[in-house]
Amino acid sequence: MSALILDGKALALSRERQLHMAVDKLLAGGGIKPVLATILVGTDPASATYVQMKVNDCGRVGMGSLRVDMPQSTTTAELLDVIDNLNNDPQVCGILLQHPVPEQINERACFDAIAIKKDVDGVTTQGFGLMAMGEQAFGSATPAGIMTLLKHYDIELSGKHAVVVGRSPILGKPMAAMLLNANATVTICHSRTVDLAEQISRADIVVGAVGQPELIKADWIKDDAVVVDAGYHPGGIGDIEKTGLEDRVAALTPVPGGVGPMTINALISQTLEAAEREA
Ligand SMILES: Nc1nc2c(c(=O)[nH]1)N[C@@H](CN(C=O)c1ccc(C(=O)N[C@@H](CCC(=O)O)C(=O)O)cc1)CN2
Repeated sequence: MSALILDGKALALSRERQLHMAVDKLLAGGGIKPVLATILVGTDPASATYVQMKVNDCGRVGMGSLRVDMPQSTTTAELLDVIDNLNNDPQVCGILLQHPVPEQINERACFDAIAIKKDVDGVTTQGFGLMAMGEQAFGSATPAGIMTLLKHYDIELSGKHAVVVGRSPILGKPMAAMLLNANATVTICHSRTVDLAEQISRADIVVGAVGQPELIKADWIKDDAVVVDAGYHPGGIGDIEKTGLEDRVAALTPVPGGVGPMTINALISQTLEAAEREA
């Protein structure tokens, strides 16, 4: 058996074309141009690359972007001030604060300062709570992108046992809530789970969201499982070791070209939705 490859790159590309048409329709109907404000604090090269990818994506679908780049020495108060200005800017539909921020900044306070209607990256506590309760809110971009990918490939979630490895506020926790809302039975594991191999061996769906290169070993994963890797490490390595998996699992996301492109696509798509609500 050869695994179904969950091709996030191809899906994101085809959804970009649909997004461009939707943006044109919104503008033709007199709606406001969707504008995403991006905030990058500091000099981390990977973060700078991801922000540039988001800005490029906005351009490709006919949306606007407003870039705010702040120095490494930025304080929480300075960042809160910028967020407040963007919250009150009627031209800005969505706000993205790139994670991680330098350690002197209270990241949670800054995420939570983003107005809920502009939280298109799904990072606020309020947005998380609403989403977890099954209420309307923008989902955190990476898990929202994963859900879109799984839906596109008709991956059955209801009644399946999903094991999410990772418990971060913007990835593991919202991923678990979204899978639970889709009627999966969810186990959350993390770097201190003592019987990780055993937990994973029971999973129908494995989500690697722990941020450690190949922490999850291929031989822990059962035949016919669905394997979703949300890790990106240098050299095209994810959180899940892939050796031999392609021949025995049901489906698998590649790294690169799987979850990453769907993360940005979810952010862009939610920015359009925010603009449509303003229309
Ligand atoms: N505020 C946020 N910060 C961060 C998020 C997020 O969703 N919101 N996610 C990650 C990083 N990230 C987006 O910000 C991201 C990472 C990777 C990719 C991606 O498309 N990767 C490509 C490979 C790219 C390369 O060649 O370097 C792939 O997997 O195919 C997109 C977005 C942390 N911060």
